[in-house]
Amino acid sequence: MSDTQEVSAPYGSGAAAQGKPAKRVRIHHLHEMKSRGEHWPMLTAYDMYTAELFDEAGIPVLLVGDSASNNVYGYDTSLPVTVDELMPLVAAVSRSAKRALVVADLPFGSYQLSPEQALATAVRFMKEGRAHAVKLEGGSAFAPHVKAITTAGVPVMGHIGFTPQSEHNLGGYRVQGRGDTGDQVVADALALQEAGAFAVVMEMVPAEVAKRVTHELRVPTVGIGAGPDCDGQVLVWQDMAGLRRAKPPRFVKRYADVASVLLGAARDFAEDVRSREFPGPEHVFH
Ligand SMILES: Nc1nc(=O)c2c([nH]1)NC[C@@H]1CN(c3ccc(C(=O)N[C@@H](CCC(=O)O)C(=O)O)cc3)CN21
Ligand SMILES: CC(C)C(=O)C(=O)O
Ligand SMILES: [Mg+2]
Repeated sequence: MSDTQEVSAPYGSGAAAQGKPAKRVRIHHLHEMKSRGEHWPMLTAYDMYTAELFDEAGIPVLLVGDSASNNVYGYDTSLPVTVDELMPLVAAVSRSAKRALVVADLPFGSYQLSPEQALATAVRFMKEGRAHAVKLEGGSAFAPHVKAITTAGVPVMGHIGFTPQSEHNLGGYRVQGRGDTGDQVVADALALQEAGAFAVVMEMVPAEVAKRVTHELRVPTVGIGAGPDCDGQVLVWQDMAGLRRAKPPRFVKRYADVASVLLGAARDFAEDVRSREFPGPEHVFH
């Protein structure tokens, strides 16, 4: 099998179907896909079954996002979630994904204080959460933080453009890098690459700017609301699968209506219990 087939094969199907253990996706695979012009998907995951399913579907990178804050824990924004709340979710996803690279998102307050704090938090996610990489928000101002982590041997994914942890400083959920500020997005991306980042997420950036960054970087870009030219595309899974019923941001495409399926199942169960249809003879021990 050629190198090309090895990496292009649907993740989790080839090797696993032949009874061989799945081969872990590694950072160099992402870089090879960039050099071949192949685009790749990334999804968030926060628990065992979603990690197993997305792994089987061939998603090469799973992000345990700080978006767990408003998609798992019931907070209204990304800001309140803590390292201690995210750690068990990272550990669950890492135990469950056989093939995907698992990236732990560093939450607000867990890395901004200093490069030393950033490294200490990254080490916790690697040791206790068994993540394969970490992600943090911020441009050139956070290059020293990225550098400290990568120097210690921990891969870092950057995140620029609209960075939700800074929503109050950015004036809300707004596109970043329009007009003159486009050059700043490019400079931030280059600074992160120079500091050792293995990939850079761009969130809500004009497609033209994201395309420029993607061409200027050696490392892959991952877009969310950043147009079609990024090397990868990421979505929050509850948006992608329609579990979250609120009107999604414009950059979301809904591939299923999981909310309706679950609502229907719960209603059917409730009705069966009330009508004594459930449990039936086949569910009963004697
Ligand atoms: N479920 C979910 N999906 C996400 O994409 C997501 C999270 N949660 N939590 C963390 C951050 C927050 N993000 C967000 C949240 C809201 C908008 C939003 O409301 N966007 C509007 C307005 C854009 C504008 O005003 O220009 C949109 O229509 O895109 C965008 C990104 C992205 N992340
Ligand atoms: C939307 C992605 C990039 C993210 O940072 C998250 O889910 O927390
Ligand atoms: Mg995040």
